[in-house]
Amino acid sequence: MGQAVEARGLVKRFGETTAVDGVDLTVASGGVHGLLGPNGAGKTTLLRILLGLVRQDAGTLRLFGRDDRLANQQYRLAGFVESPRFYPYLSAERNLALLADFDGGDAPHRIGEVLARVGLTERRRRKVGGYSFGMRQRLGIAAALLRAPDLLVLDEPGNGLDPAGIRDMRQLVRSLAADGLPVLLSSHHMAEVEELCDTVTIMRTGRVVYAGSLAELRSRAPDPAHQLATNDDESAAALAAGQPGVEVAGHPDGGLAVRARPEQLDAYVLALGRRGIAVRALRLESTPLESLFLTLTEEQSDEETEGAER
Ligand SMILES: Nc1ncnc2c1ncn2[C@@H]1O[C@H](COP(=O)(O)OP(=O)(O)OP(=O)(O)O)[C@@H](O)[C@H]1O
Repeated sequence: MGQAVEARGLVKRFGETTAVDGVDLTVASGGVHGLLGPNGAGKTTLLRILLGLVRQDAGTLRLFGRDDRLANQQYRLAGFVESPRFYPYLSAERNLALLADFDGGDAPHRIGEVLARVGLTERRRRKVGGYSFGMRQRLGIAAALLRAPDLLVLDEPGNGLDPAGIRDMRQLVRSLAADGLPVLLSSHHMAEVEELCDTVTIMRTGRVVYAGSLAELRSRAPDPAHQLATNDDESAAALAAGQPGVEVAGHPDGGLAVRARPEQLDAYVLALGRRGIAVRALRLESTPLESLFLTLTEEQSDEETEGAER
């Protein structure tokens, strides 16, 4: 299968800030690709470049194997950055009709279909001003689908949604991808990317620190981190020294920070009990992938960053 996106050496500067600093991005034309990074990593700017909303200062961009400008003219990519905007005093149907008239082609005939696709058929005649944030996000996806894109681009689609909204959004993304529409989405939650994506590009301060499959990322991940409180942390720390696969240090918030895989953690907890050391609290702080994400994206020297790059 060809690539949906092949970006090489993309650079975008805003005055003194280099928001995107030599980014390579490859997105396959199938599945869900996550663009992950903390706030300010440059994700939105990169998506804006892809959608043709801003022009890069340097670098090349090929969409579906073709020059970017030509591909954009054909609307092969559609989506939204930040929140989608609609006329609040018009219904969802009317908002989409305006967009469809603008886009032309067969878009006007597809309004009912795309509203059904995002689960808004019953509310299609209601004013968008009364919509919940989640419904507006879904209408944004409907607007993108009107263009029958070959790649759907979503900027932090889970942001600002309540748990039910997040669940609906994830289901929608999964079902669109299952129906053959590849999706590129940005997120700053490893858990979201882990649940939805097949491949991922991780960014930090405008640069790529990892690009590849989630499976490979998982194989590089450290053991999960926990916070442990006992009735005798000093003895608990001393006991850890003899436990295979258990790493213990002082936790900045009190108690102990413990890194271990589940089986090794079990053995350690049982050993604590045998020694008469009571466990008062044991809390999973970050999954292996979350730990790796933090390691990759936290402040570190350039030399270390180079080491993490592929
Ligand atoms: N139009 C702009 N003018 C000036 N600076 C900008 C502009 N757009 C982005 N930046 C800066 O570029 C950097 C990257 O921002 P960007 O919004 O792309 O990051 P992000 O990863 O999407 O973060 P967030 O999750 O906070 O949206 C930030 O330092 C931001 O302040």
